[in-house]
Amino acid sequence: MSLLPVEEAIAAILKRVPTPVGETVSLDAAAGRVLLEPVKARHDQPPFNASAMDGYAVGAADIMEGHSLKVVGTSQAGASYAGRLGSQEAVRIFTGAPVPEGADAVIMQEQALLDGDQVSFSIEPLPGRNIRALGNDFTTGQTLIEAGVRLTPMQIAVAAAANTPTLTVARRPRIALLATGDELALPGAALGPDQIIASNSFGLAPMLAPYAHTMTDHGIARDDREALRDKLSAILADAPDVLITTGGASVGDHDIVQEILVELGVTLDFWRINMRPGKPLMFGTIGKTLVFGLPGNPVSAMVTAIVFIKPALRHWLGLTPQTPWHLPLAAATPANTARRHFMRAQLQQTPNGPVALPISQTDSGHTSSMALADLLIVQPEQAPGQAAGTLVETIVVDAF
Ligand SMILES: Nc1nc2c(c(=O)[nH]1)N[C@H]1C(S)=C(S)[C@@H](COP(=O)(O)OP(=O)(O)OC[C@H]3O[C@@H](n4cnc5c(N)ncnc54)[C@H](O)[C@@H]3O)O[C@H]1N2
Ligand code: MOO
Repeated sequence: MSLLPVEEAIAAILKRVPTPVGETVSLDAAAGRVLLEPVKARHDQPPFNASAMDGYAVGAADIMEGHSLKVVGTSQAGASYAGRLGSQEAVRIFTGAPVPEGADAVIMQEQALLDGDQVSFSIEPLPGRNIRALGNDFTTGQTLIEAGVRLTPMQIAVAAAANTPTLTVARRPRIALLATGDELALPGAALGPDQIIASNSFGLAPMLAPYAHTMTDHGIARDDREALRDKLSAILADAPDVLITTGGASVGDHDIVQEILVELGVTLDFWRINMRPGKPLMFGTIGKTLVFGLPGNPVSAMVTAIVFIKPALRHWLGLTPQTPWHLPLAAATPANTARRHFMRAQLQQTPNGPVALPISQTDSGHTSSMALADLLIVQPEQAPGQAAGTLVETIVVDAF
């Protein structure tokens, strides 16, 4: 089987991703969710002309040097002055309170001198001074947050200000994870002579959980046909939206994951991508379940999850693809091979802005270098080496 180009693999996966389905959540459950229906204002904000300062509401035309105005009442937030301001009158007013009819400016109390019920001012205000006009923030029906964004705390606060108690967000997929391999032992185990600690699921679960309704780690399956079939068939019986396996994806005698998945009814869309690390990635579907078979090598598993699963999950939620960052290289890169290289790199801040420092380690089993990687430099197939300072395309590892 020839190696599939990365773009073709992504396109094949995206074709299998269902269209986003909405669900209603309350504001306190909306942070980090992807908005499916725009938030529109239900009222004008502010709903009345409001004072921006503590002071006196006046008619700007009434203010003349040496003259004073009579304070005829008070307007405070939640308890407005009911009457209309007459000529030569002022109303004591507080921040957020409705500006009484007849007033067109507010003078800060620091610029006022009160003497009994008379107040005089050290400035002559222009009309509109210190007044937040009705609807100046937003007006009824105005779109405040477009659909297709991942909601930030500030956006949720705006939705609340617009009197929207619930939001329509994208339903998230249920994701199941399974590690495979006879050699694997869980962290904390006393390692036998042929054993390796199973680390993949411990990175994949938190990487993908922010996209998931549930993220269920089904532990480790042995490289034994019957045991693996039982485990996979039990997981599939629950029809998760996404199943992710790691290990057993290559061509060795014990790499039986693909064979068992096909036996269980998975239709394979592709296997093996023209990339490094991550070549043996497989992808297929069974019913509504998307099945990703990631390579066992720890760097390959992480990189394929970043390059293929995260875009699939973004698409699932109705988000556009993540925008790559173009950053200058902090050091030269060597020439690439025929496979697209996702090169580990560190993000460094310099006085001239951020740069990408390539990590020279390319072994896909090398976990400690993975821990240093903030970025993956996308090095095209057959690309020549690049000099320091060259702008290169990068994927931010920890971005949503
Ligand atoms: N003859 C060939 N051999 C290999 C090829 C090939 O094309 N021809 N491809 C290589 C590439 S590229 C990769 S990547 C690996 C992937 O192999 P598998 O997906 O079958 O992975 P395993 O053999 O099960 O494991 C590889 C490696 O990773 C360790 N591992 C597995 N699972 C975990 C886990 N959950 N946590 C941590 N480490 C794990 C495992 O112990 C092995 O060391 O195949 C190459 N071989
Ligand atoms: O493609 Mo494998 O992921 O090089 O090690």
